[in-house]
Amino acid sequence: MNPPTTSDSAQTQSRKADHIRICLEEDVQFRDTTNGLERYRFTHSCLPEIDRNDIDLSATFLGKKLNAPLLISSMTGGTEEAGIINQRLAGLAQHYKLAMGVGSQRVAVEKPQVADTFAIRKYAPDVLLFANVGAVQLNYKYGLDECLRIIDMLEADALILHINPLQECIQPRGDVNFRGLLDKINQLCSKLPVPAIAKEVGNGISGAMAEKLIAAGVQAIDVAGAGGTSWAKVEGERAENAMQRRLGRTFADWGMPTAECITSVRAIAPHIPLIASGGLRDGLDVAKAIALGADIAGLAMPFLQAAVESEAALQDLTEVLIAEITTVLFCTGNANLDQLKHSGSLQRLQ
Ligand SMILES: NC(=O)C1=CN([C@@H]2O[C@H](COP(=O)(O)OP(=O)(O)OC[C@H]3O[C@@H](n4cnc5c(N)ncnc54)[C@H](OP(=O)(O)O)[C@@H]3O)[C@@H](O)[C@H]2O)C=CC1
Ligand SMILES: Cc1cc2nc3c(=O)[nH]c(=O)nc-3n(C[C@H](O)[C@H](O)[C@H](O)COP(=O)(O)O)c2cc1C
Ligand SMILES: C=C(C)CCOP(=O)(O)OP(=O)(O)O
Ligand SMILES: [Mg+2]
Repeated sequence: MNPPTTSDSAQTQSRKADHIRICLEEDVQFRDTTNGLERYRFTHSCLPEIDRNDIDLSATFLGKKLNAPLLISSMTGGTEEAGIINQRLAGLAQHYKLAMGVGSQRVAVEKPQVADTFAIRKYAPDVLLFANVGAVQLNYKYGLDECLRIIDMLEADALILHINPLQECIQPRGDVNFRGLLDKINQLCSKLPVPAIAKEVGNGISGAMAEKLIAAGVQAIDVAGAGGTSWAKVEGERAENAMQRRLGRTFADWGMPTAECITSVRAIAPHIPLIASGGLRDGLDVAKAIALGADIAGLAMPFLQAAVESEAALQDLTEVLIAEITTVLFCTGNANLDQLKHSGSLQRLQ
């Protein structure tokens, strides 16, 4: 493949800086579309018959054990600030044995000097780590070689293929040729040395789409549904003309709520490793997502906000999430996540 031009790689790199800045400074959360979990409530157990101190939050995902069912969702890399954020997040993931993803590594393929901002394995030797690239890049000259480089960069346990058609529609000079991607994903998956995970970016994966992706060889799904960070709004904030700004506004609330994605993917694939994400903001959201059928739950924005504050803020956030999930298990009388999933404790409200 021809090396990208300097201006291509400079644009990609400055987009990475924009994404962090806009997420931290602007209101880019969905407004009217929620994650859908508010439509569910746990049945309270006034006699749990367990000791809260015996509750076990561990989960196994793609063969690796986590101490809590939490994923630090794919976010960043490619700038100096992003490298510091990744290092902090990786240290947190190692300390608590959480899973972690890095942001899209396209920037490091275009500009190899920034590869070390993604090289977090040294900070997180025991962690389930996910590499990341846009599936659409398979239509823009990327193939197995680039994916292998991306995986090697962090000695990743799996490769996330992010799928973001709406975001690319609004992004200035976005990559919008999504033709024939399923076939290319299929060919790639048959040659990859690690599992591929299909992930949206906040607009959701339906059961019908998950079925196609699984048939194409992806070994896990991250629904990344609507209700949290709106990438239409983020790109709207980066608009270079009235059309892009208008699209950002019109589609600010577009997508399938995370709760609907989880139930519809679980209905067609009872055993696929399943990540819930998109608008999960506390441990109660996480516990509901797991009771609905997810194996682990990912949060992006809350970890970003804490990461730019301090390592202590990251630890505080994680301690709170763990305490909230533990409290749900205790007050529903479940000693571990497997019991929670099969307890029938979660009720859909009318
Ligand atoms: N759909 C969206 O996401 C929009 C977001 N914005 C953002 O709001 C900020 C201020 O906007 P400005 O144009 O100065 O004037 P206003 O804040 O007065 O908003 C103008 C229009 O946008 C709607 N709006 C404002 N905030 C949001 C939001 N968070 N989500 C969805 N719709 C919203 C308002 O609807 P209501 O009166 O019902 O609150 C109103 O109709 C900017 O950052 C802008 O990008 C602006 C317009 C639309
Ligand atoms: C600053 C930032 C950068 C992101 N970059 C990526 C990315 O490169 N690749 C990706 O798959 N998702 C990326 N995401 C999307 C998140 O992984 C997640 O799917 C989305 O933000 C919804 O989750 P949330 O509501 O918890 O933020 C990014 C999110 C943030 C906040
Ligand atoms: C930020 C999110 C949610 C996904 C990736 O966005 P980009 O479109 O900027 O990623 P690359 O093209 O650099 O892979
Ligand atoms: Mg892209």
